[in-house]
Amino acid sequence: MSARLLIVAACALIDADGRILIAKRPAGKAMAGLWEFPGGKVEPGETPEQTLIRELSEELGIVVREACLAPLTFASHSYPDFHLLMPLYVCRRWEGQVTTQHHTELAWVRPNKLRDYPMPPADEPLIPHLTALL
Ligand SMILES: Nc1nc2c([nH]c(=O)n2[C@@H]2O[C@H](COP(=O)(O)OP(=O)(O)OP(=O)(O)O)[C@@H](O)[C@H]2O)c(=O)[nH]1
Ligand SMILES: [Mg+2]
Repeated sequence: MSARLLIVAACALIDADGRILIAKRPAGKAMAGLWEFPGGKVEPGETPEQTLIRELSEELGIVVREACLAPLTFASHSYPDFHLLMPLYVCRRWEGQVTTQHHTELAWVRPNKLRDYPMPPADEPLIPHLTALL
């Protein structure tokens, strides 16, 4: 039996000091309290880039241009009820101030400190890619 495939686009925003933005998932949602990369489900008719432009506006209140989204790697992880395919982009340039519209908390973290923040299991293999990049 094959699980439902869920495509989620995620983005690591990187600031001028090489720190990465992670966000704490709100209470009441799946995996509440874990730290994630902002993003969300790719809706029908959307490209992953369009999803990220929408989600980063909804979740963080910033404007991102497609040209500023660079693919880095992806996660492929089986959860009990679905299989997650999650492209991870990086973005170093955006307009506006990052604010919490959705998450409990935001943190700017150096890649070698990401392990101090509990993340969903799908995210763990992504960390070395960010460490290598920065
Ligand atoms: N955004 C995001 N989702 C992740 C990450 N890692 C991971 O396993 N996921 C999973 O991907 C799924 C969808 O993510 P999401 O909750 O952001 O979706 P969304 O923004 O569209 O939210 P919604 O369901 O309220 O519409 C969730 O099951 C979430 O746990 C990650 O780093 N970032
Ligand atoms: Mg989301």
